[in-house]
Amino acid sequence: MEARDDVFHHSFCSLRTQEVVTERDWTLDGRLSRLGELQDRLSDQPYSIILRLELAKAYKALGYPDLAAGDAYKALLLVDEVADEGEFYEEALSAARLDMISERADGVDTANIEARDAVDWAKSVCSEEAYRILIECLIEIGCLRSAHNYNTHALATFPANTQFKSHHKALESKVQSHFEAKGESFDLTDIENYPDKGMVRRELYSWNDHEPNRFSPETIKILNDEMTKAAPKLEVKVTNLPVLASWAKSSGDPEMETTPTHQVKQLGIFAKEDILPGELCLQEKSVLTAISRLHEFYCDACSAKFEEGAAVLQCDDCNEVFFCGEECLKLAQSSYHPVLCGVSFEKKSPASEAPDVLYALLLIRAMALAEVQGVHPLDLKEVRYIWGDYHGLNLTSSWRTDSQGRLEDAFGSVPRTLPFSFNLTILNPLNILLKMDVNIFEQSHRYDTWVVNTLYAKFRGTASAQQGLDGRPEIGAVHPLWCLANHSCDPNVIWEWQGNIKFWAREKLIEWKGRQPKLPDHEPGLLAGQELLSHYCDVRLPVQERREWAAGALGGECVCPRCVWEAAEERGLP
Ligand SMILES: C[S@@+](CC[C@H](N)C(=O)[O-])C[C@H]1O[C@@H](n2cnc3c(N)ncnc32)[C@H](O)[C@@H]1O
Repeated sequence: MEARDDVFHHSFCSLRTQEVVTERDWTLDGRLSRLGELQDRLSDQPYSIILRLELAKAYKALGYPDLAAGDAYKALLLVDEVADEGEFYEEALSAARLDMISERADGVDTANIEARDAVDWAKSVCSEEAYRILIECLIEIGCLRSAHNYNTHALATFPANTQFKSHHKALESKVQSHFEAKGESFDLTDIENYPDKGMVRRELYSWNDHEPNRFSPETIKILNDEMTKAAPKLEVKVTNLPVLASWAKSSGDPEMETTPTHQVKQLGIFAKEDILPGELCLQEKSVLTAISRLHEFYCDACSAKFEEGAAVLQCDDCNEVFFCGEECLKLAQSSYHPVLCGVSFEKKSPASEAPDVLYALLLIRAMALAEVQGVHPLDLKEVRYIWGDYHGLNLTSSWRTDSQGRLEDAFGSVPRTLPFSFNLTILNPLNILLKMDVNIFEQSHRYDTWVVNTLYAKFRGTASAQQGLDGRPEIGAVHPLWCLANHSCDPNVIWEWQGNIKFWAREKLIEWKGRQPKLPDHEPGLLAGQELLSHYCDVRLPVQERREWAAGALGGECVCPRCVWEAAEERGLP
């Protein structure tokens, strides 16, 4: 999308929608209900630039600059549609005429607004406002390279705009502080090296009505119907897990380090019957997979690595994806491939971004699954019930404004743990959707930025990845049953992922000196009722390294009995 350098002759009044703070706008509930009203209007006015701008402001006022950036960017896309006579020109132009009327108080009707007027209005007033919001939000998140690029466009188009001039200075000083803080030398003209990632709120959005009650009997039944097919001797149950302290030993008190204070309700996998040592107890196949490179060596559907000399099938239309057999080929054609057939997308990335790219590929697969099956991506069976690791805080107390109703920080003081990049959360998904022939304006309810964030939150909490020989992730997958297993550094199963993912009861338990001989976990195999415990890290490592490795997936420091005992032993405690 390119902004134009035209000079505008018409002088339009600024938008009426601009920041008019009312009593209602001060409260969280007031802002949420305002947002809800705007979201409800989207199905009737998907092409309205003003509605996108209002949505962006409503998200911003709630402390979601990431979601605001998504709608501000869509507003810019709509301006382009009107200005460049794009694919949605007719729809966007007629919406712009209506928008213009709603912004003017002189009672003109659409018939009296020339197309040229609407185009000029969109290109001037709307475009300037959309740039303003987008750039401010990107700066707040820390996507400084994207902010810089948009600010450069904005300054070229609106050279007199003082806000864009001051953003330019602010951006340079932020980039400077970024590199100085890291003790690195930098060159302000080297835009490609500007930081372009930040953290945003990882949240179960209050308007997300796709998230099930994961603990309800209905959910547990649905999960167990699936579990029975993959693992006849296992079942899903609600369990309590310790809330884990962050990896940093903030208290400095070694006694405190391993003492979880609270428990949290979560799901886990349990044996329904005794399972013998060495017995295969779960076998699960998923097509929510991603291959980031060497795709000719992996099955596009299940991600199994091809055996040397094995017969491999391919899609006869695009000849670009390969399958381990007829079953996977059919599964791909019936569940996701038709909308991706022939669609090319960039998979190359710097090593530091390789894991993020793998999540982005999972996102693309989820969008394709949703399109082919005609369901909302958050309702996919591979996605709906999985753990999102949302912050779980009550916004009534954690979301904060000052006495003037201004957010204490751009995120309303709510913690941020979800990585965000403009490219992977907004730009790339929208580009792929367009290539998939999805109408990104009419389908906002399915593919809005909050949906993308929710999918990423779920994938980051549950996806597994396999690395290539150089240590870079090569394939990723979400197995919705397998990922319900909790972690222990003294696991009772081993797992293997080669297309299908499998759990076997361990034949030999890990040897560690503190094991309690009388507990059921003393012997290999699982007794009926015992929790299946997987492992998220290499359990052969010493305690500190295990804890560091598992901390990301666990959300804190592991306090399994083995870790607690070994950490105490290291500190010389009895
Ligand atoms: C892949 S999920 C496991 C299934 C999850 N319990 C659920 O309800 O779907 C990983 C999350 O489970 C929790 N978890 C797993 N093992 C744990 C453990 N040993 N102690 C505390 N929390 C654990 C953590 O919150 C972690 O982020």
